[in-house]
Amino acid sequence: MIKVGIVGGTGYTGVELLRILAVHPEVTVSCITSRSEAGMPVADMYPNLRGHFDLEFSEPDASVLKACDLVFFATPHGVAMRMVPELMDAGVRVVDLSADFRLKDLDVWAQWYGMPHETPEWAEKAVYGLPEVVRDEIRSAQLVANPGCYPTAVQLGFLPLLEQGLVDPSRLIADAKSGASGAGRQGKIGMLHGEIGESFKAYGASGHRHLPEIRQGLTGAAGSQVGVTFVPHLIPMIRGIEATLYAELKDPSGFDRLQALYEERFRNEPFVDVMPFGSHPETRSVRGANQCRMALHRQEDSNIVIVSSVIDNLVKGAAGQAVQNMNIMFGFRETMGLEAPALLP
Ligand SMILES: NC(=O)C1=CN([C@@H]2O[C@H](COP(=O)(O)OP(=O)(O)OC[C@H]3O[C@@H](n4cnc5c(N)ncnc54)[C@H](OP(=O)(O)O)[C@@H]3O)[C@@H](O)[C@H]2O)C=CC1
Ligand SMILES: CC(=O)N[C@@H](CCC(=O)OP(=O)(O)O)C(=O)O
Repeated sequence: MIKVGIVGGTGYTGVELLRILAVHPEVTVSCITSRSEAGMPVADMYPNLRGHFDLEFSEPDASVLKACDLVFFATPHGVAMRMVPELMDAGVRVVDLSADFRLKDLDVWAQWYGMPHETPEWAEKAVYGLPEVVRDEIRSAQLVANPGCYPTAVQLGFLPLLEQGLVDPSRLIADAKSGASGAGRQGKIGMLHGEIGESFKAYGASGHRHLPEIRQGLTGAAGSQVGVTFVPHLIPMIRGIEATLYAELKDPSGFDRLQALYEERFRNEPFVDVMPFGSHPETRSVRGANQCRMALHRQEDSNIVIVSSVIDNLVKGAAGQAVQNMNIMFGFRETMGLEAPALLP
């Protein structure tokens, strides 16, 4: 049994962590922070957790967090980077759901996140926790940077093509759509039902902060600099991301082997499902599940590979992947607490 703390327990990813950890047999949650709701019983704010947690939200307090074996940060960017050094010195392990430790180039980080990075030494040591790529490094990591939601869906979908050098790496396209929970729980007019319902729009087309993260991951997979166009869209649903990915095959005669390549690449991955060629994975098939489902397509006489990749942004795109990382770090079965299939309808 390990003792776990959550900093930022009132946000969407924080409560998703609680939902998953409520039934995790190896975890006791000993501390859940919120500055605005300190003193409120967790189950009063989230009745779905009644009977599971007899805890109140508390102010973030390093002396309490230092008594944990692992702390999850489910906070806005810029918070974890300031609190992590003290926890690292105390030997606590951390999974950070924010972007503070995801990018290795800290000039790029500062450019996208609008502040200088304050703990470059930990940014360098952090492991970018996409288990399907760096499982062995995660096992021994003290600090894991949990990947972003869009970057998870996009990287998993492109990985086999880039690792095998089958496509032109300079002309990748990721056309991604997300539900509104991706923007978090803090009130914003643009996220009101009346604003996003019955509507659908692209945003960040000239550049989104996930672009450098996607570029970093895909460059690692390809072994050389990639060129990627990434455009996110906001769709009127709550959970889910669908990323439609496009890449140009260098040798179109290789098309027939791609399905087998994808199936083989993810054969031993418990949380990646390669569907039959030509399928259309739906976000509802992963809603609430720590799962990425994907399928390959080809249009007639085209040498463009199309991959459709879906995840739940709050689960494989955030809290579920964070628990998957925790399981790997502590030597628990990787699927522990994460076995539940998606909610339908
Ligand atoms: N939503 C999503 O789909 C995904 C989110 N993420 C990332 O995960 C992180 C959390 O996201 P999400 O749950 O959506 O965010 P929310 O805005 O819903 O919640 C943020 C939480 O952090 C706490 N918090 C805010 N400021 C501070 C601070 N200075 N110190 C300590 N606690 C603070 C808030 O509580 P209080 O203010 O009361 O302390 C709240 O509990 C973000 O970095 C986000 O980018 C990553 C992948 C997907
Ligand atoms: C729909 C929506 O607004 N999505 C968020 C991205 C999700 C997120 O939380 O970003 P991180 O993974 O970097 O933490 C956005 O575009 O800013």
